[in-house]
Amino acid sequence: MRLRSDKRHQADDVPEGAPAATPGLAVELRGVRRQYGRGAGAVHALAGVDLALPRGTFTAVMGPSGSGKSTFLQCAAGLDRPTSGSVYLGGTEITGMGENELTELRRSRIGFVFQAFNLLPSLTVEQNVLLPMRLAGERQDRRRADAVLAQVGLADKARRRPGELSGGQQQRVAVARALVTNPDVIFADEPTGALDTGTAAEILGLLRHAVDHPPSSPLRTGSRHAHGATVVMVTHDPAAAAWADRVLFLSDGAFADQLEHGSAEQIAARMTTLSARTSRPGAMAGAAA
Ligand SMILES: Nc1ncnc2c1ncn2[C@@H]1O[C@H](COP(=O)(O)OP(=O)(O)OP(=O)(O)O)[C@@H](O)[C@H]1O
Repeated sequence: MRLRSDKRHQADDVPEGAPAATPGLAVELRGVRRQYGRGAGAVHALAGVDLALPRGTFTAVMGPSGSGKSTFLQCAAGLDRPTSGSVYLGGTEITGMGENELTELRRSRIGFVFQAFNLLPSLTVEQNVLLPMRLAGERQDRRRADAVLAQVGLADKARRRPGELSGGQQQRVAVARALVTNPDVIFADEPTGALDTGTAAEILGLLRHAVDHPPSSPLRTGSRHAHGATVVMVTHDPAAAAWADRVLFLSDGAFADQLEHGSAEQIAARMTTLSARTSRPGAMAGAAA
């Protein structure tokens, strides 16, 4: 738990003159740019993104192919470094952190759910769920692991290996693993991309439930646990995005539009409009800059 006691980046203890994180936000991006290459061939994958996501919210990010969704997720989750701008997670500025500190932060304060489940096949379901605690050097709390497994409906599968489970069940394990540390934010990258419609709805229902319901017996104190989970999900699927509170639409590396509590049909219509007016080459830089 070294990270939590390290106040260097905390909002309430920033050096004088340094910009502080906005209280109450799980994720904040300020002027985030990510450029690949230089000169005439440069690409502005993120062209100056500002974002403020309150704790306990479910946000979907959509956009045409090449609009910057993966780059956004990677920069917001500390997996990639912006060319410029600032990223704050749970009140902690992560831009400028060293690799070790970032790795520690990802393990203890971010949950990930990927399209391909990314479970370790040689570990049991329970051991997979305990993995973030193990990697973070924390006590492996089996009661907590069993509680989140029960939350995702897999109380009876704790001793199984991932290969013995269906795809939907494996993704439930991944959701349990993302929830187990009560992270500041869960980043989900096409979490239902490999699932059929019914199974996808079950997984999205679990994420929705985690957002709407604070942990009943939080093992850690602190205001961030008075809320349900915060989920940021990249998806191509309007039906998946419709589970979110808000859909943000990326176009040419910038947020171009948003929709609150939209239906799948409304979201699909917005995407069609966006795709029609998007021209990724417009993000080629040399041009603009
Ligand atoms: N490593 C890289 N080097 C150069 N250009 C890159 C790199 N990664 C991404 N890009 C470019 O940055 C832009 C945004 O890419 P990104 O992968 O973030 O888009 P995306 O919205 O996730 O696309 P998709 O939906 O097809 O996965 C694209 O023009 C892409 O070609």
